[in-house]
Amino acid sequence: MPSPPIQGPRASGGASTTAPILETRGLSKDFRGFTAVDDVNLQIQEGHIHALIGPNGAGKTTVFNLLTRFLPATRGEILYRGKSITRMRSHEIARLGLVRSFQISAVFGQMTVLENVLVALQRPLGTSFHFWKPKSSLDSLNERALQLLEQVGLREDAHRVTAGLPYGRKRALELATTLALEPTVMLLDEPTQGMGAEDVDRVVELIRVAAQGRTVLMVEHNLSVVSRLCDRISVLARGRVLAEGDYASVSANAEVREAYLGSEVSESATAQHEEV
Ligand SMILES: Nc1ncnc2c1ncn2[C@@H]1O[C@H](COP(=O)(O)OP(=O)(O)OP(=O)(O)O)[C@@H](O)[C@H]1O
Repeated sequence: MPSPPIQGPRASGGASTTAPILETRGLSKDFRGFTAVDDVNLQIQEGHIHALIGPNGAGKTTVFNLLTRFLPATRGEILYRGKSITRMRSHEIARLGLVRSFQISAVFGQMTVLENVLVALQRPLGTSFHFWKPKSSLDSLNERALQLLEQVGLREDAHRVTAGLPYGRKRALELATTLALEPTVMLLDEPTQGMGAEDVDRVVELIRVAAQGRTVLMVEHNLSVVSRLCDRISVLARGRVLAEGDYASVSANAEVREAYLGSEVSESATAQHEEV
């Protein structure tokens, strides 16, 4: 298959020999006898943007649910900085810095954009949204919230009611509320899903900025996004890891082409990539 021209995603894109920040060993999930995730061994290097791709039903979302303990694993281990987190609770995992982006439904529609970020900012402190806090503490939270909105290009929308935002901006807000938790490893579930080309480009840039100094694991169907952003890619098919590597090696893999809608990988990614 013709490989699209590869732009090195980031300076850290080369092979790394350091211990992974996040690792799975033999990770498996059975649903009433059906094995949705089957002996998955992932190694996510610190500082990388790592993509999990694969056809529909490959097990990507289930892997995310296992990593964040939304679901218990049937077999296998999950290690964060070399220590098992397999049996930890979701909130304990989040406290370690392994944070999944909030789904859009988790953004409070009737609140302003700024208020949503303020709520998120108070979560790591284990407090709720107290309006009666000392003014100095609220001022510093406000300042931080505005910085985060600036970072995702929503500064001008700070006082708008969230429900009225266009879709792409809601996703940007979701990113800001995730960043508010100061994640070490950020798990992004299809960050460009349902977006037009303009919003996609914007979100790619946002992720690039947000990923500085962090590790990102993302499920993403848009192969142009993957090729532009990701240092390493794991391809899942029928619950198993089929291939792993950078975009060039993965997209040249015959098994990947066959399992992962070969024509889509070769034609669509090439076409989209040429637009970059
Ligand atoms: N709670 C569940 N109970 C039973 N089967 C499930 C459950 N969750 C997922 N599955 C099955 O596990 C398989 C993997 O699903 P999963 O949603 O993880 O795939 P995916 O790669 O994220 O797919 P998509 O790209 O379509 O979102 C599918 O066959 C799905 O039907």
